[in-house]
Amino acid sequence: MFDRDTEGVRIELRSLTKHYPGQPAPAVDNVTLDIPAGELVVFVGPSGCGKTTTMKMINRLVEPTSGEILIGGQDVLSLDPDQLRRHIGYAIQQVGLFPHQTIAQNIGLVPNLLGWPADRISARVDELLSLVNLEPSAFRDRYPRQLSGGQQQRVGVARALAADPPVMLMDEPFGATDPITREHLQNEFVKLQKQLRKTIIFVTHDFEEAIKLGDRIAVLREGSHIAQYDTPAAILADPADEYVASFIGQDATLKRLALMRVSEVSATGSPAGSGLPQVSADASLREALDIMIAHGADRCATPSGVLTYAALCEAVGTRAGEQEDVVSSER
Ligand SMILES: Nc1ncnc2c1ncn2[C@@H]1O[C@H](COP(=O)(O)OP(=O)(O)OP(=O)(O)O)[C@@H](O)[C@H]1O
Repeated sequence: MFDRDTEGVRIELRSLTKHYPGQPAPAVDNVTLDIPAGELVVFVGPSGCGKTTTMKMINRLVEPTSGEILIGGQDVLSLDPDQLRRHIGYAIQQVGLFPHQTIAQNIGLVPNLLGWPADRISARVDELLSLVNLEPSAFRDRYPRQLSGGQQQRVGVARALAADPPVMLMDEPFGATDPITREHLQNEFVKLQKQLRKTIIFVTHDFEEAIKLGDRIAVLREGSHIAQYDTPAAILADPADEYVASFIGQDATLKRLALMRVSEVSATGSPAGSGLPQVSADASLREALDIMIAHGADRCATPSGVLTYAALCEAVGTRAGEQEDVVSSER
């Protein structure tokens, strides 16, 4: 199957439609989308717009009414659905861990089905537990009820990764956690994906999450119609229409600041002996702004010089007269 390459493969949806019997309109209506190999694409849109249905057609938990799905050039609808699902990682909000199996057994589910020898499964379980920051010796023999919600979600992600699939489908996998745990899981996941370069489709209601995780975002309307499909930076800078703009909300400038690194903006002069607050080169401009505000300074020191508030505004295309808006919406 398409898993000879454990790094991501391209996914193509062609005129994909799902019309549930008895429903007046299709849940997914003629959707065409190209997802490049190794990218994380986020589906974001209101409740009921068809995000989950679109995703579940890819691993055939839902059978399409019409259209085509290609993974790595292979027609998914010609494959055996059970076989197919063993080669696609799937993580969902409800986690779905088996309560009477240990964490190790839960993570080893798909490798076991694939007939891996026990010692290979055991080594893989320990590797994955470490990858999601759970100490193997402390967690492998516990049962799901003995873990916090956030720890269970990490196990859910580890299980989805177990057989090293090239494709992962993730439906609000961090949805059931509190905001702090959620942010932590998101940060870890961003780091993990930088290493793994799987092709991932990630469903969320949360536009902030989409910006943080997505290489690209597909903003969906009713029927999974694509309102805009682009990088987070491009969508924030130039939303296609009012609908997309309403998702972004009022603070597009702050969100764009969060996407840009201090190293991307030219610093001037030498900060030596200036007593200015310090920021690292890989900090975001949003973090740099927070530090300036916290210190009551309109500039800060970076490893390559002095970063001014004016330079920061220029980087996101805010004119000098609009600078107040950036600061006041921060408060
Ligand atoms: N099994 C089903 N039978 C009939 N209609 C369904 C079925 N599953 C979903 N639907 C309908 O299809 C539409 C799309 O549902 P879907 O779950 O794909 O949306 P969603 O965007 O993922 O929503 P949410 O964000 O609330 O999970 C909805 O109107 C829903 O009621």
